[in-house]
Amino acid sequence: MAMEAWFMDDSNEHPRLPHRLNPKELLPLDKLAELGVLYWHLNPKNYENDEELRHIRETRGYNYMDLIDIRPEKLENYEEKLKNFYTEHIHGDEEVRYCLEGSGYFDVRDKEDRWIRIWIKAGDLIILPAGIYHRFTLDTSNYIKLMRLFIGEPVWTAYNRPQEEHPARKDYIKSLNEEVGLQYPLEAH
Ligand SMILES: CSCCC(=O)C(=O)O
Ligand SMILES: [Fe+2]
Repeated sequence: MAMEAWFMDDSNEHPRLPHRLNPKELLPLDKLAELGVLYWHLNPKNYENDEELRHIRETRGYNYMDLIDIRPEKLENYEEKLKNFYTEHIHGDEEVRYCLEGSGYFDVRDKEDRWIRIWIKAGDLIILPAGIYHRFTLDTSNYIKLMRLFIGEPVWTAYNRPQEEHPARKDYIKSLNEEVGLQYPLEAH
């Protein structure tokens, strides 16, 4: 099953519920590519010997790897970490996550600043570009095991919104404008 993504409603309650704006409407995944969000589906049972994963890591330079188990018994400062994950932020580098077990939601902002909710399940590998506003929450399964990949020494620093002057944010906006040949943020008329 391909990863699902949809526009979110504007309720701030119960983040772990799906919050689909239009219950039957999924976002075509090429809309995510336009935002610089990349995606692969791999076999999560084979992550230790997966040629495709090895190829992705090699071609993109992901020499760092660790696993993170998001459940209260396994993650130190669970509540605080989850609170920070769900606070809208950017990073100076890509965020690369491969779901090995469980599931969860990565929310990203589109070009019009709407939330897109991306449902990650076992086998989904996702790359969020540096500078994209995003957040993460568990879903009602309340559990996810993720592989984190990084180029070189990992930096997990989150810069909470607003970050319009952050170099990664500026580069990201520039990359969006180059791709679509439009000015963003769109000028108000
Ligand atoms: C634990 S991965 C998802 C949370 C996130 O956005 C982050 O780690 O920066
Ligand atoms: Fe993040």
